[in-house]
Order: sequence, then C-alpha cells, then structure tokens
Amino acid sequence: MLLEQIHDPSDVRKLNDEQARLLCRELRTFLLEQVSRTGGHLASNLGVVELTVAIHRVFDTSQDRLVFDVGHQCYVHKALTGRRELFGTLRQLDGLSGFPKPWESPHDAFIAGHASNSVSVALGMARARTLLHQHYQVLALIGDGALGGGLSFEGLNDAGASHEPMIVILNDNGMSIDPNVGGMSRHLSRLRSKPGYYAFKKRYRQVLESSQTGQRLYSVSHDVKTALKKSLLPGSTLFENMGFTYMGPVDGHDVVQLTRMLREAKDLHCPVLLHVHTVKGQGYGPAEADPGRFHGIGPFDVRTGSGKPAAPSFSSVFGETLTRLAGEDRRICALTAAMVDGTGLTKFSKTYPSRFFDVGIAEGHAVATAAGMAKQGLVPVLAVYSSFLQRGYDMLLHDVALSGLHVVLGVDRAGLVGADGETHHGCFDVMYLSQVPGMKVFCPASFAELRTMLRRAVQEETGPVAVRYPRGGEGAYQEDRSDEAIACLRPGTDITLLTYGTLINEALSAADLLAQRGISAQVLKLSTIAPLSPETIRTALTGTERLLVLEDCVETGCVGQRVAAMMAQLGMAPRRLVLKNTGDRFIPQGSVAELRHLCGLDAEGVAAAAEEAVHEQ
Ligand SMILES: Cc1ncc(C[n+]2csc(CCOP(=O)(O)OP(=O)(O)O)c2C)c(N)n1
Ligand SMILES: CC(=O)[C@@H](O)[C@H](O)COP(=O)(O)O
Ligand SMILES: [Mg+2]
Repeated sequence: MLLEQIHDPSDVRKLNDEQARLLCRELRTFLLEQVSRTGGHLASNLGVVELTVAIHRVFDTSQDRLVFDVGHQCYVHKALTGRRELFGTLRQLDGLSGFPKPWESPHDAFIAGHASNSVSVALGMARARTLLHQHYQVLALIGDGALGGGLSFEGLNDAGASHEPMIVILNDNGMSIDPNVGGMSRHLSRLRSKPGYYAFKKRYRQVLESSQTGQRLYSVSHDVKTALKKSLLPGSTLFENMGFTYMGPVDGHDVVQLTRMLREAKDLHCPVLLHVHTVKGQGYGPAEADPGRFHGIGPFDVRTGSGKPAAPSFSSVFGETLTRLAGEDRRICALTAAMVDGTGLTKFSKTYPSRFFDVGIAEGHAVATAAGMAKQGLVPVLAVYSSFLQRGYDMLLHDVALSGLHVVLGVDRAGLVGADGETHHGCFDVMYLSQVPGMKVFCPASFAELRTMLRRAVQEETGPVAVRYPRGGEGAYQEDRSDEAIACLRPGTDITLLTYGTLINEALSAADLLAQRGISAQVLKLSTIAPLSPETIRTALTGTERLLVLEDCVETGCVGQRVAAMMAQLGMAPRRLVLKNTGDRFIPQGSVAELRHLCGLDAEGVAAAAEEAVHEQ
C-alpha cells in the first residue's frame, strides 16, 4: 500500500499525479475502516481527501501554517503527518484527538474546535511572519458553514484589505451539518454554478495583456478595469470586492487540478481565496446520501452504513416537549445556530417550519435576534450547545438581560461531553449564566424534570431563563422533584452531598458506598442554580457540619463557591467544605464515565472525598 509508505508529508511531495490519485483512493478506504470502528467526523473528512493531499504536495506544514476551521476535517492531515497508526485511539482518553492539537504535532498549527476563527488566526500569523521578517506560507481551510459565522466576515474584512500574502481555502460542499443556510450560502451556490469563472477571468486577462489596446486599457485606471470586469464578468465575487484574488470554483475531487491551483495561489503573494467545490461524504454512498448523519457518527457497519439506533436523550425530550408547547402557543419559536438535529429540533422544524429558524453558525446573532423577537412579543427558545453559547455572552448581557427580555435558552451539552474534548465540554455555563443579572437557570436531573422545567421556563417565567442539560440520556434517577428548590433525596447525618442535574446519580451511588462504610450521607438536589436564595440555603443546610458540592463545571464561579459564600454571610459556614468539580483547567477527551473518574466526580471519587472529610478532625 502506498499509504503505508507515507511516513511524513515530504513523502507526499515526492508523488507524481498518478500516485497522488492512488493515495487518495487508499485514504478513503482507510478513513472508512478507522472511523467505522471508533466513530468520528466521517463525512467532512471524506470530502477533503484530495484537497488535503494537494495541500501537502504544495506546502510544508512543518513550516507553513495550515489553520483548520472547526478542525473536524483534519483526519487526512493527521494520517499524512505521522499519526496514521494512532487512529485506533481516535477521540479516546489519551488517544489521538479528533481536532488539530499543536501539542500532538508540529504540523498542527493551531488548536480548533469552534467555528469561524480560522481567517482571523491565519491573518494574525501572516502579520507575525511579516513583522518578524520570516518566510512561510499561511493558509486557512474553512468550510462554507463556518464561513457563514460572523467572525469569518470580520477576518475576511481585515485580511482582504491587509495585502498580507495568505490563502483562504474555502471548502464549499453546500453543507453545514445540515444543508447550509443564509445569503452567503446562496452567493456561493451561484458561484459554484459558474465553474468556468476563474478560467474565463484568466483568459480575459491574458487577452487584454497580449494586445496593445488591451494593455493600455488595462493599465489606464482602476475605474476602467473595474468597468471592464463588470461588463465582461457580471457577478464578480464578494471576495474580490473585499480585496482577495478569487480563484475557482475548482473541482475539489481532482487532486491534480487542485495541486496546480494551489501552486498558482502560492505564487500570487497577496490575499487569495481559493474556492473549492467538494461533496460531503464523497466516495461512500451512505455518507453522500445522508451527510448529516455521517457528520459525526458512532461506530457503524461499513457495508450497510447502519449503526446503533439513537436512544432517547435530553435533546430529544427537549425537542418533543418544545414541539408540544408550540402547539399550545403560537408565539413560541425555536432557534438553532446550525445544530438542528443535535439539539433535537428536527421534529419542530418540520411541524412548525414558519416558527423555526436555523440562523447558521452564528450564536451571538441567534441570541440577539431572539432578543428582538422577545421584545416584539414572541417567545423565542434558542437551543444551543453550552460551549458554543460562549460566543453569545455579550448578547446575553447587552441584548437580553439589560432589557429583562423573556428569551429561553435550552443549554444542551452542559457539563462533560466526552470524545470532542477540551473545546466542547460545557464546563463554563454554570459560571457565565449565573452571573447574568436576572437570569434564572434550571437544571433538570431527569427527562421528567426537563419536561416540567421547560414548560415553566416558557409559560411562567418573564425574564431571561436557561434550562441546562447534558449530552445523552438520564440515569437511575427518573423522578420529578422540580417543584422543590432543594429536594432531599436521602437523609443523613455525617455529611451532605449537594448537587444538581444528572450528577445526582453519582451522589446517590456515593451515598450507598458511604453507607457500606458506616457513613451516613444526606443527598440534596438543587432544581435551580441561579438565583440561589439565602433562605433556601439556610433551611436546607442548617445543622450541616460537612458539605460536599458536586458539579461538572470549572471551580471559579461554581455553585459550591456561591453556596459557601452565602453560608459564610449567613454565619453558618460548615466545619468542612469539599468542592468537587472539573477544576480551573481544560478537561481532555474521553468517555464521560472516564472523565468523571478523572475529575473525581464519579461515585467512587465522591465517596472517597466524603469519607476523608468525615474522618478529618
Ligand atoms: C461556534 C460553533 N458552532 C457550532 C459548531 C458545530 N459545528 C461543527 S462543524 C459544523 C458544520 C460546519 O460546516 P462547514 O464549515 O461547512 O464544514 P463541513 O462539515 O461541511 O466540512 C458545525 C455547525 C462549532 N464547532 N462551533
Ligand atoms: C465538530 C463539532 O463541533 C460538532 O460536530 C460536534 O462534534 C457535535 O457534537 P455532538 O456529537 O455532541 O452533537
Ligand atoms: Mg460545508
């Protein structure tokens, strides 16, 4: 196999065109074999096989800087940069990351995970190169979905006018996770339908430059050039108008043509945008037919394309409940920032299409537009992953909270998410939501509680309100005690275990373990983590000598710190306080169970910490 002889990208640079084509075929087989075993972001990677090989034929990523946007499409790059043999550990604890990680390889120029920052980062690198008098190429590889995010426009706006030599490679497959949306997406689809655009433009330049009249005309003035271009090339691209040299659209599955175009782009020494047309899932029938399902997929059977059927999850319960609520109130609208299926909104989108808005990868915009809807009398419900909502923090404060608007947030993927790792864990929302004045934060611990809390958030609340829930399903706790601000699920005398959300399952199991060790643990469950009422704290925690607070968020700003401060202010500080959380650090990838264990948030870890606290004098 040719792939087995590729130990380093320098081996790719030695390949002739025929060998490059063969390598692409082998890489597709490799991706299918590997990802079908481990799960991962398959469809996007199948789509960039030729593009990645072409990049490595032209550039040396140990020196040149290749900045991935989102980074979920980096598998081929990893396979070609000495990490092929690690694919059996993909997205597992201590294994190969599914995203670029500079600490994994010098070929990974920058960390990635969240969309739309690549042009900005690449421009920063290009500026550093120029100011430090260094000589390397800078590339940003961005998908059409990520291009729709506002940050991309800020990057393009700056980069286009910068004159910095850099190449933005736009991987346009017409898809985000779902079909791409928005005006930019339409602009791209119009460009895609003119595959001869770049070739025609090149010919037109050659013709003008070769005749004397043409040369005179071409060099007379910018106005003449622009007028000529406009008359000959109606619909010149937004990118050109921003200051980029536009190349494309080029067939993203023709490795030879791609190589040629990249070489041309490299020689231009200015901001270039290379528009590449690819097919998401290319070369694997089931993924081409259903790229959304194969965007991020668990292990599956390559022959049939089928995997484990989806189990009920907090997201699916959220979507069902919201669809039901929307049937009762015509003011209810659902919004998503490009995560229709992930947030459980597929059914809503089909049942109430006129009240469903996929705004693209634009979380800040989603929050602000929800504010506008709320101000004018609608009840907007934005379902958004916790880590992506970080993008909307200012809009939460400025556009929603300052006016006390009734915007409902379904904060999905709260807490540890598992295999996506550092960039995707929802470990910050507890802190940043709790500090928004007027924000109420509900934390369901079961599907039943999610149903009740979402109904309450939509129908009874009047200001900003968030319902936060994790990735996946519920545990053994399936009751609905959401009416109680603090529910006592188990009485005990030696120590109180206080928690919220699905960590209640770990707390209850820890109490069982402690009982076996002769320790009596009280287990309390919070329904709301913001605001926290001093009265509730006083009533629930009176007489508690030892308190352990269990949470899957960072420590600074966690509920435990707030409860402790409140208790101190009430003059009832516990004799011993233990805060169990993810700490002030980034948590790596792994299964949720492994990561809970790593952070001491599993039953065993909690029991051990509680036991130590009880035995401490
Ligand atoms: C800020 C942010 N919002 C949402 C996501 C989730 N997300 C990951 S990939 C993706 C689609 C990206 O589409 P595109 O850039 O076109 O890449 P493709 O998968 O089509 O190759 C989305 C919405 C994210 N990673 N970051
Ligand atoms: C790359 C990315 O950001 C998304 O595809 C993310 O991996 C989705 O995560 P879920 O699997 O939790 O929906
Ligand atoms: Mg795309």
